[in-house]
Amino acid sequence: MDSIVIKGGKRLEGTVKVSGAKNAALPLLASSLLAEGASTFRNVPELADIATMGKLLSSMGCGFERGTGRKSTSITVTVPPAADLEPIAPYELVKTMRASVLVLGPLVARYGKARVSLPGGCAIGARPIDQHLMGLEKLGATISLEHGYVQAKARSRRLTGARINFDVATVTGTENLIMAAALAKGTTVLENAAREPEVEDLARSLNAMGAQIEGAGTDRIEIQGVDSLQPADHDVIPDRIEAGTFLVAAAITGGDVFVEGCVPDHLEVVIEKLREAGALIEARDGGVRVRGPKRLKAVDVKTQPFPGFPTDMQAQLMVAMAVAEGSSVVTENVFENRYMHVQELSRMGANIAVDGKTAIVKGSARLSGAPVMATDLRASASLVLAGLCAEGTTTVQRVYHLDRGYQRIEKKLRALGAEIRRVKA
Ligand SMILES: CC(=O)N[C@H]1[C@@H](OP(=O)(O)OP(=O)(O)OC[C@H]2O[C@@H](n3ccc(=O)[nH]c3=O)[C@H](O)[C@@H]2O)O[C@H](CO)[C@@H](O)[C@@H]1O
Ligand SMILES: C=C(OP(=O)(O)O)C(=O)O
Repeated sequence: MDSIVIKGGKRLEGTVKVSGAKNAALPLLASSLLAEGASTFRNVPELADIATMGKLLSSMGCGFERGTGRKSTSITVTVPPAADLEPIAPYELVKTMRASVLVLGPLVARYGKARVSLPGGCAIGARPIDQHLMGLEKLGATISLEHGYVQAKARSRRLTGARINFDVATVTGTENLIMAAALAKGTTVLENAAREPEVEDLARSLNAMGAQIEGAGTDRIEIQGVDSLQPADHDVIPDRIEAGTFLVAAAITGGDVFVEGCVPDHLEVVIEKLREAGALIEARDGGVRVRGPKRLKAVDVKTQPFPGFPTDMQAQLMVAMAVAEGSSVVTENVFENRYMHVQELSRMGANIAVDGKTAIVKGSARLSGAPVMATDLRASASLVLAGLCAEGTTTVQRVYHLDRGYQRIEKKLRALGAEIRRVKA
């Protein structure tokens, strides 16, 4: 297994370009199942999760091709006629990527049935999909759970619009139901819907395919079902979590970095928190410039669904707090077990005490490099960040977690002046 080796203490400087958003690209690729023919998406990041979605769509009978040219960011998904598609998402693929569940909505809507492995829990929490299933049942699907699989079947030829009130605002749940409702008969209203920019991006692409979706980006989304959709042709939004990770990298190294492609509106609370901590942040044409102070100040953070502070940035912000002046309280409200980075950060000298959903972080003047490993994506990113500002050498193992969500992070950080390299296994 590859590892990343970092010699800490370098100030980051220069421009880094944000890749397309993993969490926008995954539902978009799944949405191609809603229309026969070739859908094209540009600005798709090169990530392990995208490759997994490719394997999943291919296993169902779709074509999945990256554009030619070394730097091509486009992917074309070619969806065969309904009779030639196998609406099954096998355990072997779903277990490597929970977002595979995003094929459920489109499959039931267009093919009338689906067999999708239950994703199960993962390192950060139980992550049930009860809200996805509740919504599909309301739209007229019969759901049964057999041998670890969700078996979904539309009761009539088409799903039927309904009013769906989510108990929790779920991102992939909202996306699954928007896609299912896009081809249902009549009107669907989603209440307490997720407001994340990735949901909006999906709705934008679906509307260009001929769907009638209003209100994406708010907690009430109204979908007027249509008979059929055209294939998609869409540019994926920039990855706000990758962008946020670079903002923190610059802030903790006293750096001066222009994060090209960072959309300030997608990161408002993260930018606010980093400013409160003493970083200078300016929105500029086409991105955001961040300058780190000599030492950051402690700030408290509570994760919330968008537009609140994203849970996917909690581990990275915690590193900033671990080296800040003063004590901060970090509260994780979205997932019940998202502090796996804490033990590893402690091995690097961080002073963090976790009690339930709260972590008290007492800032240390320095961290010290160590061999570390993490069991999830953002925890791994936080260890890379810690390595950037630690004294000595940090080796981050199990890099496959990072490769799920960061396109060549070591290359991008090296271009900013970090001493970082990948060691191939
Ligand atoms: C591929 C993708 O986009 N992943 C993101 C998506 O995950 P994902 O869509 O899986 O996360 P959700 O928004 O669904 O989860 C939010 C909360 O709702 C709970 N829940 C969710 C669904 C359900 O049916 N029942 C239920 O109880 C979850 O356990 C969690 O506590 O949003 C998360 C929250 O911003 C991010 O961390 C992930 O990076
Ligand atoms: C938790 C994440 O992803 P996923 O939902 O794919 O596990 C993430 O992107 O931080």
